[in-house]
Amino acid sequence: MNVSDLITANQSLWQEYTQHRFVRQLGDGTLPDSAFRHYLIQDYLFLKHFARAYALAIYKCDSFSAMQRPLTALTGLLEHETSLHVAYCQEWGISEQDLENIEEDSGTVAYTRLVLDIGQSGSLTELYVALAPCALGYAEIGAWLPKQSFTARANNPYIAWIDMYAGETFQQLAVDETRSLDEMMKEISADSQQGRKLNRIFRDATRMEIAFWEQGLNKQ
Ligand SMILES: Cc1ncc(CN)c(N)n1
Repeated sequence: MNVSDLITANQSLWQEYTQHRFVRQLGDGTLPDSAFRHYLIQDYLFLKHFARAYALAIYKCDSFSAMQRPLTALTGLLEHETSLHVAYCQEWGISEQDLENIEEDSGTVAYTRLVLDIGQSGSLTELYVALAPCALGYAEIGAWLPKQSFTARANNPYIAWIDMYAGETFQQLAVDETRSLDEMMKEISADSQQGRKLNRIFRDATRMEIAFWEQGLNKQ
């Protein structure tokens, strides 16, 4: 099996995530300010726990060459996505100090601890599958939004966010992650017990991504 099989098996849920109302409103610039602020702040906490999960993936590797994959993803997350995120928060009047003092919302706790729990109790492949909807979904959103007729570049307060995920660095991280995961799953059959377990994990993480958008919308 491969990444494409996981997406195909969960197609409607995947579409609900990548084409969510929150995403569309980022595209046309109509997302309420309060929803975006809540999302941004919670996403800072999310990224911190995802960095821990990639570090856990390094720990679970048994060779230097295998460690290189999660290390590249972790470096991308720390040096690219998180630093852009902090700069972006500052543009929105949210300081690093504010970010350190926030309370985690329930959707943030649920998603991040689910992934860390899979990482602690499961295999490296299971952890990689739990991490996959994050990078792959946002890369798809970054590629999809600029092509939609409703997406506005002029006077859109969210255009820098879209550009970050549409940009080459993030797109390449998602390509690398797909390649690694395809390699890790190539001997696993989708209808084996292990294949079904991986599908369940992918599905749960995708559901958590939808809940993360909803968490933002609920703060309007
Ligand atoms: C909730 C969430 N999911 C995914 C991503 C993209 N790394 C993110 N920043 N935040």
